[in-house]
Amino acid sequence: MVSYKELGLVNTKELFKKAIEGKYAIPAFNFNNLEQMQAIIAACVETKSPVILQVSSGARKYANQTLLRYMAQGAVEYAKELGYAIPVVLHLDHGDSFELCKDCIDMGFSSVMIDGSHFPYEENIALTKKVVEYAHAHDVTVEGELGVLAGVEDDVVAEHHTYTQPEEVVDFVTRTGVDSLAISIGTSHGANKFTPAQCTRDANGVLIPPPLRFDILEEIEKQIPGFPIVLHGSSSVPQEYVETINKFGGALKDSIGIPEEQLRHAASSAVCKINIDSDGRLAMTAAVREVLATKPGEFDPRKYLGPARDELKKLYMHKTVNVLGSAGKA
Ligand SMILES: O=C(CO)COP(=O)(O)O
Ligand SMILES: O=C[C@H](O)COP(=O)(O)O
Ligand SMILES: [Zn+2]
Ligand SMILES: [Zn+2]
Repeated sequence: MVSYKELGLVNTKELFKKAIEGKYAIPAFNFNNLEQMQAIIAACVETKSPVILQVSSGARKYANQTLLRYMAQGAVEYAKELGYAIPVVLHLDHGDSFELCKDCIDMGFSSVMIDGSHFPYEENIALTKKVVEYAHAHDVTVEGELGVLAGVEDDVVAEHHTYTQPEEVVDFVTRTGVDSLAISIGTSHGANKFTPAQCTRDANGVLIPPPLRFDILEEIEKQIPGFPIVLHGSSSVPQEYVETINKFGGALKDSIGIPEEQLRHAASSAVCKINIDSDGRLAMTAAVREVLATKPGEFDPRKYLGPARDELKKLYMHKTVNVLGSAGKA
């Protein structure tokens, strides 16, 4: 049993309070390997942004939970070495059981998500409450979820969005005691958030997806004023990455994300954590494909993972400075 405090990590409490007051959102970036972690920390140090390092169940399986935990501990030191001690949260993304959340808390995570949104309402409440009781005894913060995002999530496929029902949120947050609430207002995971048929085209033929349901967000904010809201599935799917990937041998189709303007709007509301993973995957894949295609003689992983890391850092700096508004808040 190790407390996150011994590792130099922080929970989300203060960060969310300041983010709501200051009308910005904290970036929650997923990491699975060294290069991703380096890019996240380098970008957030350079732009002086607080950061949430997210670990999914898939990441734990891929990279080993212990290694990831030590990497997060190393990230705190790495930031200082780069010249600025930013607040770092180590967060479990989409925890699906009490045992998994407990495991993470016991090994030094400072924040966990328990995603009971796929269960019937009362089961979601009971599971979330159980995690909150254990987490709060260790000063760890908890994110719960109401509403289901369309698409694949936690190995469950939902054909349609089930939007969060504003009339449920007061009951859910008071009975569970969660510190933040993930909601469903039209975002989804992955790089194919909308089909072209759901979009309109602007004068240049660029596909414009339907807007997020900000009316639902506003209704939720009225019900629980000042309560921290989380947006999953918030990648924007930059078309330049999709084009580079496809130019150098990829076959991504109908890749459409959430326009940045809408994320800026969300960040200025009670949304104080914005989850981004797919954009980072696209940035790395574009860079790796370009190197492998244009320099066929290269076989040193540093020669393609290095440029991938550089591109990722650039992307994350853009997010903190131009989209989430978290730059300068650390
Ligand atoms: O919500 C996410 C992680 O929990 C990531 O969402 P994206 O797939 O839109 O990056
Ligand atoms: O919520 C999904 C995140 O992007 C993590 O994805 P993953 O489960 O493939 O690691
Ligand atoms: Zn969910
Ligand atoms: Zn998610």
